[in-house]
Amino acid sequence: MRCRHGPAPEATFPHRFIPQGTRETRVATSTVFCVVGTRPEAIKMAPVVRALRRRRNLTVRLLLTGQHRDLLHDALADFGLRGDLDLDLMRPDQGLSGLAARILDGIDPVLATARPAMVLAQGDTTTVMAAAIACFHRRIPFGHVEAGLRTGDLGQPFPEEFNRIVAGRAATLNFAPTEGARLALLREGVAPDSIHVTGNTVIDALLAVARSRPPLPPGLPRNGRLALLTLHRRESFGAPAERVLQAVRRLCEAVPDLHVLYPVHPNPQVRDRAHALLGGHPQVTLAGPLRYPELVAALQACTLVLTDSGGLQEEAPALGKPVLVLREVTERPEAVALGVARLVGTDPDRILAEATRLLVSPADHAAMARGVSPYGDGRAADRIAALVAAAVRPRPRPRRDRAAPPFHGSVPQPAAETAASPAAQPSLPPAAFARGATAP
Ligand SMILES: CC(=O)N[C@H]1[C@@H](OP(=O)(O)OP(=O)(O)OC[C@H]2O[C@@H](n3ccc(=O)[nH]c3=O)[C@H](O)[C@@H]2O)O[C@H](CO)[C@@H](O)[C@@H]1O
Repeated sequence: MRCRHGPAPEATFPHRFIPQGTRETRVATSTVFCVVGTRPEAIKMAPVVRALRRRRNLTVRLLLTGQHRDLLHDALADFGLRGDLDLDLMRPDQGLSGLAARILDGIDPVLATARPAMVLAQGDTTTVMAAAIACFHRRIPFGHVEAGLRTGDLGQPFPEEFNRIVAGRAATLNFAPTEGARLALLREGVAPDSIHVTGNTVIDALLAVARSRPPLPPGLPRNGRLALLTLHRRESFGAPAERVLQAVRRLCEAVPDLHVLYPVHPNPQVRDRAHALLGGHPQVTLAGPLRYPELVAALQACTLVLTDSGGLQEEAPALGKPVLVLREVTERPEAVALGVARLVGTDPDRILAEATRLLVSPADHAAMARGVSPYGDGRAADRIAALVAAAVRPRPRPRRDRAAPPFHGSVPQPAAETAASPAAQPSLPPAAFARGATAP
C-alpha cells in the first residue's frame, strides 16, 4: 500500500480512523468508505464524497484501488480530493482475473479491521465488482452508485455488464440514475426497497465544473467548428476503432472548417492506431487524456461529440451537444429515446453520413441540441448522502447508569430500522427526468 500524495497512510491506517461515538468526535459518527479505482469513478464519486462530508454524523474515507494511476489522482485533485488510502494494485499487463483477485485480497483486510458502517462504489469497473463481493463476504452493507444500467448483453460492454449485475445483487442500497435503471433492477429481482432513483452524479460534477468556466486545452484553432472524439472501450479495440478513425479522416475532408479534438486514451491498443491513422492531420489534434475541467471546456465549445464512452453520453446532452454513440448497444437508452443522442455503431459510411448531416443542416443540429438531461438535475449526490446517512445512523447508546425499564411480561420488539423510511427517500420523481436539467 502506498499513498502518492502526502504522507504514507499505512503507518497509521486504520487506527487513525475515529471509532463510532467516542469522546474524540462528540457527535456519534458512522464511517463510510468510498472505493474508487478509475478516472470516471473519481469524477462520478467526487460529488458523493463531498456531499457525505457535509454531514456531521459521518466520517468518510476514500479508498483507492489504483486500477488507473495518474488519471485517477488527477481526476480527484480536480475536485479537491485525495485518497485516504491507496492500495496501488495495478500491475503492467495485468489481466482482469489477476486484478480482481488483487483487489479482493487488498480490500478484505481493510474492511475486516475498519468495519465501516457502509461501503460505496460507483459504476461497473473491476474495482466495483470486487468491492461488492468483499463487502458481501464480510456482511458489510454495500451501496451501488449508478445502479441498474444494462444492455442485456454480457459481452457489451465487457466486462462491465457482468460487474454491474454483481454489484446490484450485492447492494443493500441501489442508487439508480433513472427510472429505466430502477425497472431493470426490479426485473432482476433486486429488492424494491433497496432501489432509489437519484439521478446520475456525473451531472452534479459536470454542472459544478461548467459553472467555473474552465479554459480550453491549449493549441486548438480559434476559428471553425470543433468536434470532440473519444474512443477507449475494449469492444472498440482493433477493427472497430480502425473504422471509426477512417470515418474521422473522411469527415475532415468533407467538412473543411471542422477541427477534431481527440484526447487519446493511454491504452496502447488505441493510442498506436490513433497516431498511425490521424497523427499529423492538420484538422486533428491528438491530445493526451484531458484533465476534467479541460474536457468540460471542450464539451462546452464543441458542435458535436463522437464517443464510445459512457460518461460522455450523459454529459453531452446536459450541455446541449448532439452525441453520436460509436457502439452497437448502449446501457443509456434515455438520451437516444429523447432524440439527443444517436447510436451509430462503427460503420464508417454511417458515421460519416450522420456527422455530416449534423454539420451541414442547422435544423438537424438544433433538433439534437436541446439541452435536456435525462440523467439528472445536478442534485444526485445530496440525495445519495441523505439516504446513506439515514441507513447508517448509529443507534442511541444505552446510558450505563440508567435503571432497567420495568418488565411487563413481554419483550418489546425494536422498530425495524431501514433506509427506506419515507423521510429517507428523496428519490427523484420520474417526471423530473422528462423535464431534464438545463446547462448553465
Ligand atoms: C460504457 C461503460 O461501461 N462505461 C463505464 C466506464 O466509464 P466511461 O466509459 O464513461 O469511461 P471514460 O474513460 O470514457 O471516462 C469518462 C469520464 O472521463 C471524462 N474524461 C474523458 C476523456 C478525457 O480526456 N478526460 C476526461 O476527463 C469524461 O468527461 C467522463 O466524465 O466506467 C464508469 C465508471 O464506473 C461507468 O460509469 C461507465 O458505465
